[in-house]
Amino acid sequence: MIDYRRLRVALLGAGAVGSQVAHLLHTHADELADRAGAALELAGIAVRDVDAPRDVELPRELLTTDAETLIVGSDIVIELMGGIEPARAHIQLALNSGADVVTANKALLATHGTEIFDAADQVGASVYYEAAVAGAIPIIRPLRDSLAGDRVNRIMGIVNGTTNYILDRMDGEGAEMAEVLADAQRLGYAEADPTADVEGYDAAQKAAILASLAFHTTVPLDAVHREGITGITKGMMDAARHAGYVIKLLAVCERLSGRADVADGAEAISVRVYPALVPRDHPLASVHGVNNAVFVQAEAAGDLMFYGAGAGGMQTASAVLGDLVSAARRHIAGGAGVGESTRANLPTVDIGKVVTRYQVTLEVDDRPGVLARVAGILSDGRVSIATVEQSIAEPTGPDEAGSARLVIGTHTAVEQDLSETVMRLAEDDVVERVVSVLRVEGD
Ligand SMILES: NC(=O)C1=CN([C@@H]2O[C@H](COP(=O)(O)OP(=O)(O)OC[C@H]3O[C@@H](n4cnc5c(N)ncnc54)[C@H](O)[C@@H]3O)[C@@H](O)[C@H]2O)C=CC1
Ligand SMILES: N[C@@H](CC=O)C(=O)O
Ligand code: NA
Repeated sequence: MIDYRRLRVALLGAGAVGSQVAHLLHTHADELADRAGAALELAGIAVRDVDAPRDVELPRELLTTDAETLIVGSDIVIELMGGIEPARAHIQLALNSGADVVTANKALLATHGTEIFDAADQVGASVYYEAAVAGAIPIIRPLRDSLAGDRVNRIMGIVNGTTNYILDRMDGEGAEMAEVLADAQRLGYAEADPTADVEGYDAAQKAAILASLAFHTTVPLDAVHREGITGITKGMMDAARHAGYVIKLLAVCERLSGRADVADGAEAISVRVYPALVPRDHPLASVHGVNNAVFVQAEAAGDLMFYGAGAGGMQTASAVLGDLVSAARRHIAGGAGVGESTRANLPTVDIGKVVTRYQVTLEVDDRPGVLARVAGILSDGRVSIATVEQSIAEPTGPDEAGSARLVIGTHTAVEQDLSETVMRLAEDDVVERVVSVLRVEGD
């Protein structure tokens, strides 16, 4: 048995992820010590209530409500409380007292990342956050280290497990969103406030982190366009299936160059999160349940795909423990940590300037000339039609005019042109209702 140097590890939070970290740290203590080159001693676990009932049994003597004292005496602090405060203050205290930090807190990093990374730089410490994006999937380290010599041009991914789980069950079983969300919460996938998942905030935070790493640029959260899945109905899922698509919540991070709205030779980026139609034969369409997948297109490497569990206590704990081993190795080796690379400082373009394909579904009067009228409005708005499918609804009474449903697939169009055109369609007499407007990605 090697007599390793002991490193004191503080764990803040013992929920879905924290309790699994404590469990695995205990179960695999010897192996982890061999890999880290140090014995990782769990010095304490900060909780809100030491007497609260827990799914995973934790050593009672390690539980404390005094997070500050625990932090100050530790070499490595693992923050798994979530939320902004007191997580932010605890991480600052940890860095100021010479500890390295491991966190899964994307909400905090996407909003206060610069402040935290600067604080780490000042004291020569490191912040590790593999678990913050796409749970168990290694994606932070590949972007930060493995692809540091390449130029990433595009990332497209499913980065929220809860919404993928919900959409997949709506698609596969025709389930309702509310009932499936309750299951995602019970299984430990959802955020403490699941609005973060279903309204796309969690995916937007992850997109900001991914884009910052990929494009060596600090991407503030308010530069990320965000739409959630609460507007997605069973009818939209059925229509998507009928048309050969599935609806997925996507995060898209793009490098843009050679554009009229960006100065000559300069580059910009677009970072956005929205539900989109994905062709059923696209690999992202086969990402089921709580799994995530991230496609990375890099100039030299070409196309790379990262796939696996995007949420879940045990799965996410794997990424946290990987970071813990890295932090321990660095702590033993000494020297300053490697800071974030943000010098490229690329500007972000507004969603209105993004170019993509769309599917617009309309209910229109079923009478001669309507199709030509709709086509004219689209053409005037610089939106070019790729496909049109028409289905006729039976009149509801003898005096009622029938109505028709038009499903229009567009060629690539500028978002602003498309949205202004949809507004014009909505106001036109022949259009009874705009049923849905969805972007199409991945074909
Ligand atoms: N659950 C998952 O699948 C994943 C979660 N994450 C992130 O990991 C972090 C933890 O997530 P979960 O374990 O799911 O959350 P959770 O809500 O199950 O656990 C958080 C725990 O921290 C405790 N806590 C909160 N504030 C505290 C305070 N002031 N003092 C002491 N304890 C406090 C809570 O009582 C709770 O037990 C979050 O930042 C989350 O976004 C990241 C990837 C996946
Ligand atoms: N709530 C998140 C947890 C992991 O980041 C998700 O569902 O993806
Ligand atoms: Na990850």
